[in-house]
Amino acid sequence: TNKNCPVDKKSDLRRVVYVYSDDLIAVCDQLPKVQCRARMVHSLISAYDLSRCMRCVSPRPAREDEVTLFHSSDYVDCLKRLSAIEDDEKYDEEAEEFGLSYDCPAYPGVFEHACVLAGATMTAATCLMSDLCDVAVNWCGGWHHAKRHEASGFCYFNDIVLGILKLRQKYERVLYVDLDLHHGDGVEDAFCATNKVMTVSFHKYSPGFFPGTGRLTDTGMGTGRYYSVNVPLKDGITDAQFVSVFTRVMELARVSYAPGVLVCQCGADGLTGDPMEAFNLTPSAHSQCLQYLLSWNIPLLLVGGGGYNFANTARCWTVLTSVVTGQQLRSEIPEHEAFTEYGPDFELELQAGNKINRNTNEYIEGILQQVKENLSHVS
Ligand SMILES: CN(c1ccc(C(=O)NO)cc1)S(=O)(=O)c1ccc(-c2ccccn2)s1
Ligand SMILES: [Zn+2]
Repeated sequence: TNKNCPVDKKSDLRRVVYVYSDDLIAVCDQLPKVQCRARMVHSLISAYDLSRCMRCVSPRPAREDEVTLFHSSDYVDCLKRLSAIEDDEKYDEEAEEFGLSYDCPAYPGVFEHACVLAGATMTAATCLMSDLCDVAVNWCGGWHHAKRHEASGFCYFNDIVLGILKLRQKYERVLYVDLDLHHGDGVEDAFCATNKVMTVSFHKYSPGFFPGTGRLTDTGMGTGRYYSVNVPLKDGITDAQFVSVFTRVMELARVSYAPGVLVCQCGADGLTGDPMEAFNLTPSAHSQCLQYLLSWNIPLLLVGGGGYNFANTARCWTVLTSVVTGQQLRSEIPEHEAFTEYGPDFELELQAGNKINRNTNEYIEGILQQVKENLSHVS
């Protein structure tokens, strides 16, 4: 609750729901590619005392009949079957068909874990719909690659699609925006043939770079044509350039689509220092993008996503949490259980990366022209 939550004058008090439970953190921390990240994120948010400015809501796992609102029962049944196998030595060719191998290994209990992660974003959506809050946050969500019929890119169930389907029970038009370094292909695929959900993805697009989709000319199909927007970027983009292309594209989307609710995936693998080593972004870029979205004053659902430098991901999502709660944060990382992870500077801010920027202004202007052309068809 917002008691004893000092709000800095410039921002009105925004009602924020923070979806959290020890079980949710424990489950998220067992995901093979982001082990122990969720605990770091939550403990930094707590160290800055931000939880006192939010209403903390404990999530419930998604039921199987809710998960099959998007995923096929064949895929769900296979994940459930493999999840119950204790010895993960047994090779299973059916697993291959459903993407359950390599990047998405089926480990014991993975089915229950995937239901918890999906349920957390659905819980956030439900809070938003019941007018309990203006912003709902689930940093353990954002698994944007999961497809109807298969796991992909470390994602088992697509919590974002399930959350959007929930929001669609109340809102006529949902606008999804994806800040992750990678194309939000699973969410785009789910809604590529409908105009009830507009998806906008900003991502690195380069030969051989995962998942390989998200071209500028991919705009959706049928009644969904022009309602999928892709902004393919190259290595080395800076904060200023990212914020500029983001605000210009999102303004075009807002004016043409006039959404009733916003869903934003805040993947942090585009930050400088991430093992993906692609963009030169700092949390300041995401913070400015979020402040722009908040200026729309429509309900907002925030979820996490990628981010493999865990200290930098925790820095980013803590900054974003402070933006929605209207708190100023001091630069010194507070003493807390993971303090040593924030060396050698122990500061909240990151220095921008200095990779060569392959995004010329001409390239960016060309993207904006094409996006403008595409969105001129959206009524
Ligand atoms: C499966 N891949 C994905 C999928 C999804 C993501 C992601 O973050 N999506 O948002 C990243 C990589 S992948 O083939 O590019 C990689 C697997 C492992 C990778 C890796 C591992 C360590 C350091 C750098 N890269 S990249
Ligand atoms: Zn990513």
